[in-house]
Amino acid sequence: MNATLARPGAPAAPPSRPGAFELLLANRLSALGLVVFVLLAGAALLAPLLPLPDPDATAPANRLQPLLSVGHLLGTDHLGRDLLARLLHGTRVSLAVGIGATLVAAVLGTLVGLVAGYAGRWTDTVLMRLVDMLMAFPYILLALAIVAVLGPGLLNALYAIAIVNIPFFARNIRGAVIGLSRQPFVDAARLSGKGPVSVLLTEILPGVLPVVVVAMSSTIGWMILETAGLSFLGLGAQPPAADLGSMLGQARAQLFVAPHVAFVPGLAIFALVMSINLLGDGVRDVLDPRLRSGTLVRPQAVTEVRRAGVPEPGGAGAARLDVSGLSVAFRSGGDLAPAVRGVSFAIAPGECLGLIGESGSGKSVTALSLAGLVASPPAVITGGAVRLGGQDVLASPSLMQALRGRRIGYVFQDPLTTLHPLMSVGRQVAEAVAVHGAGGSMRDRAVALMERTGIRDAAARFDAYPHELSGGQRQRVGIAMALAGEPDILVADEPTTALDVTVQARILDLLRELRRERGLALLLITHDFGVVAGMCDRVAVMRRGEIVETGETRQVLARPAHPYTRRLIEAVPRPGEGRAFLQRMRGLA
Ligand SMILES: Nc1ncnc2c1ncn2[C@@H]1O[C@H](COP(=O)(O)OP(=O)(O)OP(=O)(O)O)[C@@H](O)[C@H]1O
Repeated sequence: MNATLARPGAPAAPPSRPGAFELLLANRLSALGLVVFVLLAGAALLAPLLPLPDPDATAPANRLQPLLSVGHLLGTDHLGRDLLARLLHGTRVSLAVGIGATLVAAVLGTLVGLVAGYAGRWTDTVLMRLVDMLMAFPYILLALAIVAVLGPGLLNALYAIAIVNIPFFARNIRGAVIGLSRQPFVDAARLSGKGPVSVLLTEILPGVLPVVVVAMSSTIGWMILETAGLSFLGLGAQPPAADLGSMLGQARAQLFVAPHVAFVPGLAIFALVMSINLLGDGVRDVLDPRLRSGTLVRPQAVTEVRRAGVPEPGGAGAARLDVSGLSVAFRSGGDLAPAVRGVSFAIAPGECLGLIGESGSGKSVTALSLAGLVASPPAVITGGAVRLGGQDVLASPSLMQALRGRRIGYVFQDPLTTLHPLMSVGRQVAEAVAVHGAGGSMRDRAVALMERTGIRDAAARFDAYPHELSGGQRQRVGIAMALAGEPDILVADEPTTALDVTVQARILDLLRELRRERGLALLLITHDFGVVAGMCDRVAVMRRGEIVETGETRQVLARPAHPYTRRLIEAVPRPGEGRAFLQRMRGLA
């Protein structure tokens, strides 16, 4: 690993993002695909300019010359035609037909998918049933039937291959369109007065284009193969013209006397299709922004730890959780951009520590790093220690994994995004109970937990799905799941931000009760000074990845020592302030 880490304490410089071509080359198989494809396609394109014999000129006296013969590097076929010349000219034809068929199928399939997905109802039903009928035929039979109607020839083979592949594009695009057309930005475009065609072209098409490109990149190789198949059967390229499939077909008769005549086009088809497929995989990956930071490359179950040493404990003897010098960075290309720098704090049993700071200051990354929950790549814990009862949890990935849920429970901001939409909430709580190996009936334990978190009629609500519950009820389910492993520490990341004030008050009451009852240590992340004042014994203020001030809540709120804390407190509007607040904000900006 040759990633460079920005100097500690320096402002987080925006990491340099690798370009698309750099990313493509970083994937070794795709780079290999690119090299092979460029060599083959380049040689094929330049074929008319190269000093090669006429690919169609026959010379029966020279028939079936072996490889490396004088004047014929790859030998000759059964009519004495130069195999290298025919191979390069044939590759041109195969490429042209493959790419042409892909384009035709992509345009028509995208059109069908756009209209069916957006219009819905009977238009969707009719179009999709037609597509299903196309798909219900074995593709080669369908292509044969189309060529039989249109007559043999390369252009007709192209049409046949394109038609056979329309369903693939139509189905993919329809799915993407259905997802996009229910997005609020599409509703906003409709409300702004845009007509269906305009919405389709300006709002939806840009969203599905990456899907089309990915589908095309993975189909070209397949189309070349299908074209070769039709030509092999004598339905594509007609003599004397050659494409890779017809060369293979004509070589069948000499397979035992001169195997190289079949081997040469066979190998070319293999190399061409493999190179395009590898390249297509690379293109697909490059189009996914998460791959730019390596998110989808070998994801790890816990955050990667690469620290030079382990700092001494913070000295808070009775601490349940002791974090010292925690630093976390995000990998981007060859750089590591720091997000959390040297953060230290401790929480005693039954204590509540509030972590406060502006958006992007590093609160969530700090909280998630405690149990190694930030995804690697791109995250790396670059320093520090997280001690639970004196044991450094960053010491091993298995330790981090084992402590999740059992010692540290998490409650997230929006349970709708963290609960499984297709599983009943009761089952999800029961699964959390089962993971932590509690005895007895899972259902009873889950219902008891749901009751404890204040879900009324918990037994009846067991089979409800997340979308059938209110925001407050969902958050209670989230808390029930977090409590399933009976953790000592609960990390609540803005647990009430998505809720209205009355529900917010009830959820905060519940957290207070749980602290009292179980002696839970609570790390509460929030933007809200009111919540901090009402809940937390101590508060730590974060700014640009560092804790700039920490202390007793009352003291920090009444007499903030750091100018940033003062500014944060001043940024809280007070009832009746009106314009004075806006003017103060302008002064702070
Ligand atoms: N996956 C990621 N890749 C790169 N950078 C990231 C990633 N996740 C977070 N960051 C960066 O880490 C920094 C801290 O983010 P974090 O989510 O901890 O902020 P926060 O204080 O919790 O903000 P908010 O209150 O808005 O949730 C930000 O600069 C953010 O851009």
